[in-house]
Amino acid sequence: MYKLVLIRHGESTWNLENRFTGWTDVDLTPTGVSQAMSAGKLLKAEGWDFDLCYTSVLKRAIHTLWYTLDEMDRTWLPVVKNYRLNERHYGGLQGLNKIDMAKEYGDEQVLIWRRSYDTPPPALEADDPRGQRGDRRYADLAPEQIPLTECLKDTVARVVPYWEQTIAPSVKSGQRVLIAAHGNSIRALIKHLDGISDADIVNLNIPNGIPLVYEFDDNMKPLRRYYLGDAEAAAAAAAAVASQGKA
Ligand SMILES: O=C(O)[C@@H](CO)OP(=O)(O)O
Repeated sequence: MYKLVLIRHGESTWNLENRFTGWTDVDLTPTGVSQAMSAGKLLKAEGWDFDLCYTSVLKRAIHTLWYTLDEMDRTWLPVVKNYRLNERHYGGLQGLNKIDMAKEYGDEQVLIWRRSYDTPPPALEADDPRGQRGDRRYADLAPEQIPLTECLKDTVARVVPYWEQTIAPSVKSGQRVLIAAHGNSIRALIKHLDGISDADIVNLNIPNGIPLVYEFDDNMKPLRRYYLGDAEAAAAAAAAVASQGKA
């Protein structure tokens, strides 16, 4: 049997301000730092250890990984950063307040933008300063690989090849892998791994800073997934994420 641990970053400054974030590179809040440290303490207390870590190129995930690993005395572990684990690009919603948008467009529309499988938010203009096309960290990508918006389907299309070609082979080779990523890049991976339907994925929300364990059989078929620690607290935190877009 193989195991994998996923963790969504701790609370970010824009989570606290309830703003759509996407590829905007915002930092953790003090609460986010302490969530990441708690995750590391929990992993250590339960005897988890890792050989290799993956994260996005966004600092809220990178710093979450740092603080988690620091609690485990494992900051020396190799860390591979790749944009394919970035949050879903939120297009023209990036920077806007979720409740303001729900008041203006209604809860139903905001739910579609946040959680539907194939309806993207309005796209950014290519030269919008909120976009990433001039950002040096993406210099190796063709402009069309740097999104102006994404629906979850688009995120699945960039996350799953990275899972299949890079992460899954490392898990299968026996490496103990920790991934620090984002609500919607993790939803994309879970949708793929667990074969969740386009309709049901709307109801899946990922809480900040709680380690999520996957177990796989010898052929990397997922057997089960569960949050470490208090299951009720994880469910309540996921429900709170779901409510962030309601007026
Ligand atoms: O704003 C975002 O980038 C994401 C995660 O914080 O938000 P949501 O939960 O609305 O998809």
